[in-house]
Amino acid sequence: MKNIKDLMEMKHDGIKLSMVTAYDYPSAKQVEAAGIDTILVGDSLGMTVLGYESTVSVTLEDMIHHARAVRRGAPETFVVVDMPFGSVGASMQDDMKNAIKLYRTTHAQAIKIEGQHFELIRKCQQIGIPVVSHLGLTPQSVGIMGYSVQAQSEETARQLMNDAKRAEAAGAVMLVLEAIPSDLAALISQTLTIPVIGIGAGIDTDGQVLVYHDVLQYGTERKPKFVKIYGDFSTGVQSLKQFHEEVRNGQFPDETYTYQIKVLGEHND
Ligand SMILES: Nc1nc(=O)c2c([nH]1)NC[C@@H]1CN(c3ccc(C(=O)N[C@@H](CCC(=O)O)C(=O)O)cc3)CN21
Ligand SMILES: CC(C)C(=O)C(=O)O
Ligand SMILES: [Mg+2]
Repeated sequence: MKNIKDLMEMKHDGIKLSMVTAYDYPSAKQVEAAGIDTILVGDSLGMTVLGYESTVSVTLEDMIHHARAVRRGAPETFVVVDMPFGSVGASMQDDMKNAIKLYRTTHAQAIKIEGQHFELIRKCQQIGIPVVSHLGLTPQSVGIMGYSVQAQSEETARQLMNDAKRAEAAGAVMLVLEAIPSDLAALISQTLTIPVIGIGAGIDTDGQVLVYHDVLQYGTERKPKFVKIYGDFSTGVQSLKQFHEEVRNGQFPDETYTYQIKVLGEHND
């Protein structure tokens, strides 16, 4: 399994990092089998798998339940798990309790925290929890920022650069930048020592992350501009329709899928 030092070296050597989300045993097995560098158990779980409107409904227990399944499916891959909405920001004591619980029970290699919680990042680092910082578009703040591109003015761009430096100084081991101008993401990636993983942040970051269901085209929802589709699992509906038809008209199951009485001396499959 890759460790943080390996990921740092990949940045140093100019080798781009791939990260894909996974939410359960089969998706984790697929992502590991594909040789993806790192897995993110994202709180996008809420929308892609649990059918919620946003990530705001996702609980710490949801994240733990799914991250444990991912761990079983991808025992050899570096796993990052999201701290969900409400598990961070109430008080330092509660935040730390939640961070420790998530890290300890999931056996992930790192936890990810949205937003400017630099003191929390520092405290986690001090007790040995690797933290990935997530800045730019932070979907847990959808009620305040919507899903709009961030840091497009000079002032907000400077602010983001400053936040990125503060995250690194606080001890973050990686940074995720979402939905920001590519030139700014490039500058931040050059400035920081830690790997910077982009989603909607252009080509010049140290790596890229996409959501599993977006890459493979599950569902028919409108996708953000930054999504490139590499597969087509939308054929699932067609396959299920065919099963339904074959049951209806008695085509399934035929002999191939059927057992017979065992006759002594004969071999039966
Ligand atoms: N399937 C999925 N993929 C994701 O990338 C994702 C989730 N779910 N759920 C959690 C968040 C929500 N995300 C989103 C959702 C929508 C946009 C979006 O529609 N953005 C507009 C930009 C609008 C503007 O110009 O400001 C776009 O058209 O891309 C972006 C990120 C990213 N995350
Ligand atoms: C979009 C990525 C970065 C994420 O945080 C998630 O999938 O939850
Ligand atoms: Mg997330």
